[in-house]
Amino acid sequence: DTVSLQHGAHRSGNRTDADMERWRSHRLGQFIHWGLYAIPGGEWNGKVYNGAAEWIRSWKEMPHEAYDNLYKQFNPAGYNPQQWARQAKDMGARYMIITTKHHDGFCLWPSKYSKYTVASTPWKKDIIGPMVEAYNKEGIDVVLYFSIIDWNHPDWRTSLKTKEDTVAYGRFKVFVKNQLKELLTKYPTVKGFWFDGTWDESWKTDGAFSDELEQYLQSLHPGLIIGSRLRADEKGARHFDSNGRLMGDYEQGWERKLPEKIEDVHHNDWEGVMTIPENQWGYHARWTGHIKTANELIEMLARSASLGGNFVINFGPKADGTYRAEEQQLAAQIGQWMKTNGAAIYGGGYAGLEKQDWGYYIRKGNTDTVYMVVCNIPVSGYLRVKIPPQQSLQSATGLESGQPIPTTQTGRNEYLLQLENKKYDAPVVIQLEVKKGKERGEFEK
Ligand SMILES: C[C@@H]1N[C@@H](c2cn(-c3ccccc3)nn2)[C@H](O)[C@@H]1O
Repeated sequence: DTVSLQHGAHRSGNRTDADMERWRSHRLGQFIHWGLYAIPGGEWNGKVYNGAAEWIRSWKEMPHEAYDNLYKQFNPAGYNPQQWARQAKDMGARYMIITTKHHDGFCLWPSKYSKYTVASTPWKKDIIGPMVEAYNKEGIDVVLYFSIIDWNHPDWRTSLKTKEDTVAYGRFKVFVKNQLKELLTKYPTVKGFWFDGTWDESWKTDGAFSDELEQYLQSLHPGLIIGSRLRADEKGARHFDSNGRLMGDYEQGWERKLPEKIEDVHHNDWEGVMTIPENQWGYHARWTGHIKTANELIEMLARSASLGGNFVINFGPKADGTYRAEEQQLAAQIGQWMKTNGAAIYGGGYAGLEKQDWGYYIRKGNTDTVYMVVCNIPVSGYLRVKIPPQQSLQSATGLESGQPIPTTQTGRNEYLLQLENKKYDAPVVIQLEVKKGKERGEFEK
């Protein structure tokens, strides 16, 4: 039995409008975390911070005053948004999410509602505007990351304990609304907001405001795409309301983790965001632990598309506005694979076939075309394919080679595809045509 909610989900099922169809077809995005935290880059006073670099202000070795004065050093001589956009284009990213303001409250745009912005730095100029323009010019959509948490603002509260807290936080909510309207007014081509920092009591207990804010933003900018992390319902439930229904336009909880099977995402739209090291979003001079390879990131991208979600890879530019070599190399390697195999990813979604060990099925929209992204090359040399009853396999072709894949039928709806015996240094894609209905396929006896 459901509870009656004023501020729970207002829609069940996925959005079907053109803006959402476009977002859904992107499949590969680029996240950029850039801000004052890139200046220390995870180190301070000769000590290394082993938390996430963009959280260094919360480190006991970093005096708040020292961090808050870093803005006096922000002067990224190497900042070249056209180069950034070119690199993203070459990687095959279709959208980009940029941190306009992270938890530290520093604004990368000259907001008239705050002094803590690029306008107060030696750089002086707007960072966001030229970036949006450069990315749009490359045909890449832009989504604005905005942190509700704002450690710099005197009226921000983690929880509301006193009357004074409530009055201050009321002023803070007006400030948030003003900044968001300002961002939509200054950058009208943006396609969405990516909200973060919404887990504190102060926000969680004010479901009405988060609901009104979402509706206000949609009224200013119809079609805006906002994930499930913004809202809370009136009982404090987040992402899914107290009736288990998804709030927002897509499930936005997949941060540094991905779903395993379709039941994990219930056929909802969703997006996974991923760091290249274990847990660094902003620039950290010393990456430690496992650094993901291009093939690992490509497999995560294929897994995401196969489960009907988008996959966003994070980059953390240096304080001078240039990218570290590892990130440049990964972007190029992924782009190389996407140039040949992007057809299997863009516009791809859940295929409805039984997953096999060799990798992932991705269906091209609602067509009969199903791609196989083979990540695990079988020692046997054979790839097992099971087609649902009432459907039949019409053809199997190597996407890059364009050559037919030798295929034998081994059961009612089972086939073995023979993989060419060679060295594979990246996932390989096979294109299947799978017909619904009983038309007999060429492989069927
Ligand atoms: C997208 C990523 N979200 C931010 C984050 C996530 N978290 C967090 C906070 C509490 C529990 C789990 C994760 N803290 N900060 C990271 O700083 C980065 O911006």
